Amino acid sequence: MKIAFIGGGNMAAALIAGLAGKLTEGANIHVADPSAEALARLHKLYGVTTAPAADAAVSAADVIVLAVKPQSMREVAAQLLPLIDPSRQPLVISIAAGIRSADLSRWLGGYGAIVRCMPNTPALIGMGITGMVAMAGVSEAQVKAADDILRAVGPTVWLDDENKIDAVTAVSGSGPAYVFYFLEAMQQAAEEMGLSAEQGKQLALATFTGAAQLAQQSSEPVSLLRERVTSKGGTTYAALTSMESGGVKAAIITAMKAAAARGKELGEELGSAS
Ligand SMILES: NC(=O)C1=CN([C@@H]2O[C@H](COP(=O)(O)OP(=O)(O)OC[C@H]3O[C@@H](n4cnc5c(N)ncnc54)[C@H](O)[C@@H]3O)[C@@H](O)[C@H]2O)C=CC1
Ligand SMILES: O=C(O)[C@@H]1CCC=N1
Repeated sequence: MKIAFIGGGNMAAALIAGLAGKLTEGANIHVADPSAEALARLHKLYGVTTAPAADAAVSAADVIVLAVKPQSMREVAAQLLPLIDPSRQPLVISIAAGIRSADLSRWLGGYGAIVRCMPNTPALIGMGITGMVAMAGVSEAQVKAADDILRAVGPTVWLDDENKIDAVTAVSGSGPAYVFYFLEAMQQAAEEMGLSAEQGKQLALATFTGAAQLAQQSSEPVSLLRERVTSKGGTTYAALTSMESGGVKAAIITAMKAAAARGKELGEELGSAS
């Protein structure tokens, strides 16, 4: 399978890390990006072929992954339009937040073989998760190809309705940043209470990984796992009471809804003009 990436930034690098040498050889992956630095790094790490802009190698690809910022998608679609041979029907995978398949299809002259995905950066270590949805014009073989590509970096969750992808973006697409934010806070608190930076990092990270694994392996709801840590009148109780009175849970829910709303707004902003 020949895969071309348009955009070789953070998320493309994470996907290529999972794909190269597993699903396909690095040499079967082509990356177009104006950044010479990004291209040199990807070539050195994975042996991908590169070009500063979409070219004939993109035309020859079976799958074209659009991994540029949402604001660049329309311009990239215009660059891509003359390079897509409709008789070959390459699969187009978009990972851009917000951009609706119908708008991308229109920018690509009514092209129908489009799968819209929302991966996340833990893909870099094969621990990503991706929400995805296929347009009606995508063949069964292409659905499988898209699934194979994204599953190279973690599980996939197929959606029955494209509107739900904004919720996926808010949960797992942006989610790693919330985890890092929580870790930053835990590490800062550890240092303020006298632990070294290294100790704080080690303790916070192992706690996060251990708790996530426990929740993953347990058949019980996370609320019950939380209660088991929380002795009445004990230390955890003191912390959670402080979090509740500080509105932490409500703030997280509000924040995630803001992420989903921004995804929807991006789609409307960037897709509304014809
Ligand atoms: N970073 C993340 O955690 C996630 C990002 N996404 C989506 O992935 C897309 C890319 O995001 P990042 O990788 O974070 O951004 P990034 O800024 O790291 O990468 C974008 C790349 O596109 C290149 N580019 C710009 N114009 C181009 C053109 N005309 N042709 C070819 N390449 C061009 C840039 O030089 C840059 O290397 C976005 O649409 C974002 O919504 C989706 C899921 C998670
Ligand atoms: O922040 C963003 O817009 C992108 C989409 C999900 C993660 N990063």
